[in-house]
Amino acid sequence: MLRIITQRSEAEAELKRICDRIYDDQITHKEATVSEIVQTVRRQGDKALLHYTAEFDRQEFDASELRVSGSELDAAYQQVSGELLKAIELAHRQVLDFHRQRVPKSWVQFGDKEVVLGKRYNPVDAAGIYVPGGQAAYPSTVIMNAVPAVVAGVKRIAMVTPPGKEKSVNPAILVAAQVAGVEEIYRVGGAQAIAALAYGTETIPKVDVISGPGNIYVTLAKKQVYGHVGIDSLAGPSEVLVIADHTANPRHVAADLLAQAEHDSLAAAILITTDNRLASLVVEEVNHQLENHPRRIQTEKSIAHYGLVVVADSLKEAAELSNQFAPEHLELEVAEPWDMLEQIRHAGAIFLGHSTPEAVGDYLAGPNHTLPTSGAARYASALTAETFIKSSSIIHYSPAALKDAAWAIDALTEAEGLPSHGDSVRFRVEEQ
Ligand SMILES: NC(=O)c1ccc[n+]([C@@H]2O[C@H](COP(=O)([O-])OP(=O)(O)OC[C@H]3O[C@@H](n4cnc5c(N)ncnc54)[C@H](O)[C@@H]3O)[C@@H](O)[C@H]2O)c1
Ligand SMILES: N[C@H](CO)Cc1c[nH]c[nH+]1
Repeated sequence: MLRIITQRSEAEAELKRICDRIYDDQITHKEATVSEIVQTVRRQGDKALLHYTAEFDRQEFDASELRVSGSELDAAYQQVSGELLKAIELAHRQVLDFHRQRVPKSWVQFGDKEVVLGKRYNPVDAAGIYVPGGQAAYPSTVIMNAVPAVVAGVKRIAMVTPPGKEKSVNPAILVAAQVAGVEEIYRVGGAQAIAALAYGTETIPKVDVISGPGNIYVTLAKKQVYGHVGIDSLAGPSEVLVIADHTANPRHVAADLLAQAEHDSLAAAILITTDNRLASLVVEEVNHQLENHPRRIQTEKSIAHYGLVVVADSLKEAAELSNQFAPEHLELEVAEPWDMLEQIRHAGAIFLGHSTPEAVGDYLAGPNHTLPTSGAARYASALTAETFIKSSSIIHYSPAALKDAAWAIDALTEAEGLPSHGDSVRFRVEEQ
């Protein structure tokens, strides 16, 4: 049952509890489980992958079957409808167009005395993309993760996703991968898949950056392997925060809340409204829409533990509460959403107006749906091509420029007590 809160202090405490939900006491024991999985895969490679896949995904096979074969990839096209293929292709085109807009380009600037400074950008050699598959299949996530890596120019892209019944991988996932240009696919999921990508196994070569959303096990594993590899962000259990005024439609708002709650029992769905009547109507609608919901049990759990309706005194207060929460998705279902945008400082993606349900962004608007969760939007952003690109600084000094700089470097090396640094400049200048 969705609770309604009207006191600001109580609302702040509840929002903090929901934001921190993946770090609470009941969850932290999962960190130990994940650490054991990650370290075992690091030591034992494929053997551990097969063991954990049997334990958590109930699928038994041998290492030669880990990689999805060419014939399975071909067969997948026969198993998806023409309409679904067209939808995948449309999503791919739009996501590609969006991600091509902002790819960093190498640059240099020329200063006095032939000083040249700049940045040179290169993609990583290998990217690993995680596509969730435990409670739902996510062809959209294939596109959202493969496209930025392709746009960045990454040569090797390896995809992992949990096996379903009879070791199969959902054909829509396999088709989406091929449309996006990925053919190195392994049927393994969870923390074990993240460890395989981070450290490499006999079958799965190591990558440099891992991207992609996942459940609590996947998210904690990404946190643990960070440093050995780069990661996109902690894109864990989904969340939506809707700010709505009297102009919002309760049926639409309820569907938007359930659209996140249905992902996972750890998903969060929050409404902050200035309208008491809307608050009650949304609670009624949520109950109504849950009645025949095919994923009712887990969706109800999410709503009961991490669902909330807050009645705020003003849209200003609603924006302040939202900024404290820093949601993955923020919907502005208000009369003047563009005016309100000014007040929003922390959110992974912002959806403006009554005709922009968050599902538009999940599937095909163009911006990435792999977004920071659990407050990470305070410092992190959506996945982009830049996730797979790093830069090298470029510095060139002429003899004359070095001579000019020598006194300052000398003073700084002396202050730091590092004489060889000073010598490396002084010797050159003395020899000019
Ligand atoms: N933030 C984002 O951008 C974003 C986008 C899409 C989906 N999501 C989230 O991704 C998640 C998808 O979760 P999912 O479960 O469907 O798929 P998943 O692929 O993330 O997780 C399934 C894997 O979890 C492992 N697992 C399950 N139970 C385990 C246990 N008891 N111990 C150890 N490992 C275990 C299994 O190996 C299984 O393969 C949801 O939380 C959803 O909200 C987030
Ligand atoms: N809402 C998810 C991001 O948290 C993305 C998604 C994929 N499919 C449906 N939804």
